[in-house]
Amino acid sequence: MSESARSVAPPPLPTRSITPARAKSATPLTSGSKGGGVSGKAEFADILEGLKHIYKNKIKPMEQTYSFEQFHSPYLTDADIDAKPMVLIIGGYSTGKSTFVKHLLDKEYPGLHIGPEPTTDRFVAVMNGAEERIIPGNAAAVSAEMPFTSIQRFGSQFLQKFQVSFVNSPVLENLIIIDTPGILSGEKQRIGRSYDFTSVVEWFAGRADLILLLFDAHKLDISDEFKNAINALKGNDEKIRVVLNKADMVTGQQLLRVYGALMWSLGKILKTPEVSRVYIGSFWDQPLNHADCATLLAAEQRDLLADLRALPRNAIVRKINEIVKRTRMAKVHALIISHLRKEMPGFFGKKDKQDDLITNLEAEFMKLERLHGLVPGDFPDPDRFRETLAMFKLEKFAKLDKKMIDIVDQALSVDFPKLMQEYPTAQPTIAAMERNPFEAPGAANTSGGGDELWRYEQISRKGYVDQFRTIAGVDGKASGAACKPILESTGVETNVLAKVWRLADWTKDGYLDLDEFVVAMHLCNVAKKGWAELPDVLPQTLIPQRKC
Ligand SMILES: Nc1ncnc2c1ncn2[C@@H]1O[C@H](COP(=O)(O)OP(=O)(O)OP(=O)(O)O)[C@@H](O)[C@H]1O
Repeated sequence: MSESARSVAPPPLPTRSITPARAKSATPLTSGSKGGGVSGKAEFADILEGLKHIYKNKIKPMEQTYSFEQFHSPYLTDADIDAKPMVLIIGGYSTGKSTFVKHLLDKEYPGLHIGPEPTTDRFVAVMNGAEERIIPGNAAAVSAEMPFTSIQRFGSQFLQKFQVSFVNSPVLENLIIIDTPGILSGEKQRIGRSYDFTSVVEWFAGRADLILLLFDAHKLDISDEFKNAINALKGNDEKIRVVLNKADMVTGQQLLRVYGALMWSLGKILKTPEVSRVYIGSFWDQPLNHADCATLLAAEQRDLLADLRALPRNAIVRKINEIVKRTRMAKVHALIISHLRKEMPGFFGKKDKQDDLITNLEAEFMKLERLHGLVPGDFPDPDRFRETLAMFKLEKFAKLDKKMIDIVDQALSVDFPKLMQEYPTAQPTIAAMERNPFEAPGAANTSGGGDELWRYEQISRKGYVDQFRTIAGVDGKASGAACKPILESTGVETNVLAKVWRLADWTKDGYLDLDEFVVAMHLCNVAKKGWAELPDVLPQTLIPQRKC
């Protein structure tokens, strides 16, 4: 282990020795999935219908006009939007992925292989079904009932290595679990796979609600191939959780070192300022090998299961966020495409101009950014975009359809925020609204800090708390990257959002804790509804008393 690995703060480990025997946990997820408030589909049916309607009528026409599919990702189907939350499990071979799935379900899924050598050679979508059966990849990919139609783009070689396994399990009532082939080291990974493994991982990661990266504490090995796979998760950082599995195969002292080494390596690969949550455990139904960390492992297992249990409840917010994110990208895409078309000459020198535009793509992006006030994060990677662009004749692209863009803007600023407000747990933010539906709360005095608009206790926090849970890290804080999609989905303009962030991050640490997040959402609501001008300085009364 390297020196720097040792400097990483370890997790607290109990020093007392605890009884090694561990009862086989009975269906770990179901106890909570019934009573723990996991919401069923019916509750959200209207929101999903609304989402489909907006996408089909307002967003998809723009995507089709500007060939979004060829540059980014396939059009969404109803099944994509309806899909249950997905948990993607990735890791080196024999890190215990399939055993982990078996442990969650408390039973085997059809086609499950567990063994010390590389066993699972395919991507398996484990779904709920009355009868246990396997649907091969080719059949699954043409079924409009399942969210896998766009997976056909990876070709028949891949489809032969994909299957859907149906198993009757209450855990799967609100989840789809994706078990994956273990990542091999060196040539075996590159030559052994007849399809583009990294792109497939990227596809699943984009659709997943949670990505579990499994490591073996007993045999920590992060190969270059594994690093490549982790790189394919870029843009999905907030979904990643790390599982340090088989933690009982080493002593508490060794575990400390392994944990340090893992954090050190991950810090170099993930390159995000915030550390992903790491769950340390032994996810199978055997007694612990070394029991000196039994309390820690039990607590970690509880936390991970709670995280999984919360998924269906939070999935709807995530779904809206994902589609808002996609819509913003599709709009930027439309502006790029129509701009390139406009730059092309009418008659002569088409080829030279096309080459010139493609070579200087970054400069064209900058022009558009300034012209339309766009956010750099919504632009595609220029190198990948260039590659695809070379397959087209720019003069054949569609012209800018202003009306179409206006419709999309309306979806972003009105329709999506409205859907967010229909989220069942969201409450009207200010109780006073109920008094006079025509008067903005605190309308008589919006800046003095003495009225209810600027009082923390007047904010109805419930809906915001649920949203915060979907993005908060283990330290109870959410990064700017994690908050961005939710704040954007309020429909508040970017320059106002910048002000919201400045006001709400009153600790100035670049993160929002729950109270700061509640205030940020409240300020967005105030701005959106036009109840008042946002103040330049946060009124002291918007900071909860206990923190003053
Ligand atoms: N928590 C655990 N502690 C100790 N050994 C375990 C644990 N979980 C699984 N194993 C063992 O590790 C080996 C690999 O397990 P499994 O096949 O589930 O891993 P995998 O990651 O799915 O492998 P592959 O990548 O080959 O599909 C098996 O021998 C299994 O019994």
